[in-house]
This record gives sequence, C-alpha cells and structure tokens, in this order.
Amino acid sequence: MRLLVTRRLPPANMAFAAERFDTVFRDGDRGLTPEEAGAALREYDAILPTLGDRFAASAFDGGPFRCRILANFGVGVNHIDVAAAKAAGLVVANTPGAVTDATADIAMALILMTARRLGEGERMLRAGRWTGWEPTQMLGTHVTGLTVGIVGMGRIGQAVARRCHFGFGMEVAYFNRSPKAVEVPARQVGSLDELMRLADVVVVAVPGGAETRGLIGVAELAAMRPTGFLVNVARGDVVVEDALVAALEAGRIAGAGLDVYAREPEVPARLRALENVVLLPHLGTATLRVREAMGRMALDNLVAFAEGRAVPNPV
Ligand SMILES: NC(=O)c1ccc[n+]([C@@H]2O[C@H](COP(=O)([O-])OP(=O)(O)OC[C@H]3O[C@@H](n4cnc5c(N)ncnc54)[C@H](O)[C@@H]3O)[C@@H](O)[C@H]2O)c1
Ligand SMILES: O=C(O)[C@H](O)COP(=O)(O)O
Repeated sequence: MRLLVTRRLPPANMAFAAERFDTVFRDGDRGLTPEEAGAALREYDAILPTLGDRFAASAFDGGPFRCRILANFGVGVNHIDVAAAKAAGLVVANTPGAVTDATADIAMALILMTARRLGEGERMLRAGRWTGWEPTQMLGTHVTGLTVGIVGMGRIGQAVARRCHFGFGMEVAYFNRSPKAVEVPARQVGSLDELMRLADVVVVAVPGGAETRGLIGVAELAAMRPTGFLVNVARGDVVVEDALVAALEAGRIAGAGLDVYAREPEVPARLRALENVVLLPHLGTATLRVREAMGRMALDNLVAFAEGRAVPNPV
C-alpha cells in the first residue's frame, strides 16, 4: 500500500509507517491545499492527513481516485469534507480518545490562567514591573464554587467536567445537541442561551465544521455574565472571532482563554493587544506521549484497512 504521510510525525510513528507501508513522508509544515490534496488522492492508496490539510469538497472533484482511505491524525475532521470523501468511495478514520485528557488539561490551564490572571502576572514580572507582594495586587477570580458551562459534553467536555467537579470544586452545567447521560454530577440545560447566562466559565468542546460554525456569536456572548470567561479548546470558527474581540474590548465579558483560532496561524492583532485574554498556539494534544498515541491509532486504522478488517475508528 502506497501511503502519503502529510506531515512530520513522532519518530516512532514514522518508523512504523516506513516499516509497514511503502511510505512517502511529505516535507514541510504547511498543510495540503485542496489542489495538492486532490493530486495526492490520485497518487496514493492511502493518506495519513492532519489538521490544516484541506480535503475540501473540490479536492474530491473528478474521481475515481487511487486513494481508498484517509486515516486522520487527530479526532477533529473539520478539514475533511467527510460526505464528499465517502461519496468518492473513501473510508475516513480518526483518533478519538487519545486526545481527550491532554485537551481537557489545556482547558483547565486556560480556566486558571484567565481567572487568576496568570499570563498578565508573568508578563508583569518578566518586564521587571513586579514591586513585591501586595494584599490587593493582581486580584483575580476564585474558581472554587463557580459554575462551568460546557458546550458539547462529549469525551473532552466530560473530561473537563470531571476535572472541574472533582479537582476544583466547581458546579457543572452543560449543553449538548442531544440528551447525554454523564457520570459527573452535572446539570444538562435545554438551550445554549440558558447555559451562556448561567455559567461563570464557558468551555467550548464541540467538533468544528459546518454544523457548529459561528455557534458562539454576538447573541451568545451578550448572554454571558460581565464577570464570565470564555474558553475555547474546540475549533476557532465555532466562535465568531470579531464578536469575541468586540465583547472583550467593551468589557462585556471578563476574559477569554483560547487554544484555537478561526484562521490559524493568524491571530488578530486586536486580540493580541488585550490583557484579559490568554492565547495558546493550539497546544491541546502537544505532548510526545499523546502525539505518539494519536499516530498509533491512525496507523492501526491503516493496518486494519490494509488487512481487509473493519477500521477501529471510522468517522
Ligand atoms: N485544542 C485542541 O488541540 C484539540 C484537541 C483535540 C480535539 N479538539 C477538538 O475537540 C472536538 C471535540 O472532541 P471530542 O473527542 O470531545 O468529540 P466528541 O464527539 O466526543 O464530543 C463532541 C460533543 O459535542 C456535541 N455536539 C455536537 N454538535 C453540537 C452542537 N451544535 N451543540 C451542542 N453540542 C454539540 C456532541 O453531541 C458531542 O457530545 C474535536 O472535534 C476537535 O475539533 C481540539
Ligand atoms: O491539537 C491537536 O492535536 C489538534 O487539534 C489536532 O487534533 P484533534 O483533531 O484531535 O483536535
């Protein structure tokens, strides 16, 4: 099976791919354009793509293709037009679960960083402006007892809920598009608007893509408390970035912690200029152990497919 790996993976994953398949490792850090994706579909039997490789509908124009499977590195497949891929006869697979704890940890980091003003404090210290401990210096928001409102109570949402409830003594409420029974003590609310109104901290954990684009817009941000924080570890375009910047600039919400952006790696200058935001460069799963686990899952999907078995994680 001739395999294209679109980006540099952890060495253990590259070694496995090289040993098991006739693998071509693409150079460079830039994702495939739709044109390059279309060309790859003609040239390879299998592709291991990831975030930023744009398998848009146009990439699937003019089949049939040599490629039969896209084994994505990552759970999020909003960069792949899955319906178009399936219509072209391809299997699409992903890596759920491997990413969950690491991404939930980053959500917790963002909650603490925003509520307790950690980025701001570190910038002050590094700039040599710290004058010593003061009873009223850099007072943030105490998170114990606050209500976290989780938008999208899937694997990551529930991992955030566990951390908030058991680790930080927070109340948990959530909005999910379908009823969801969860093990953590938590209250499911009937509408997104209700969740935005009651939460002290809103954590966004829905999948990206057409169905959730702009889910958190002007009205949802306006529904938030002026003391509220928004944390997004999902995908950038779930939140209307301009509306978020306007809400932060006007002080209509207290702050935001972001791991993802609408047009990565571009981060609006207006957002970067704000003190009350924490901006991470999409670090959700960025540990070697987690990236290796993601790679193993993607490669397991390919091995199963090559052996004629059902792929363990079809999308
Ligand atoms: N920041 C990062 O580095 C990072 C890392 C991993 C995953 N992610 C993102 O997180 C997403 C979630 O991952 P997961 O494994 O928890 O997925 P999941 O499928 O387990 O959970 C998503 C949940 O969202 C719900 N949902 C979907 N659409 C909704 C809507 N419109 N309104 C309310 N709820 C809705 C689903 O019912 C589901 O419960 C991924 O798709 C990916 O884009 C980001
Ligand atoms: O941080 C990540 O690893 C990226 O978001 C890709 O992984 P995901 O598709 O699982 O989010």
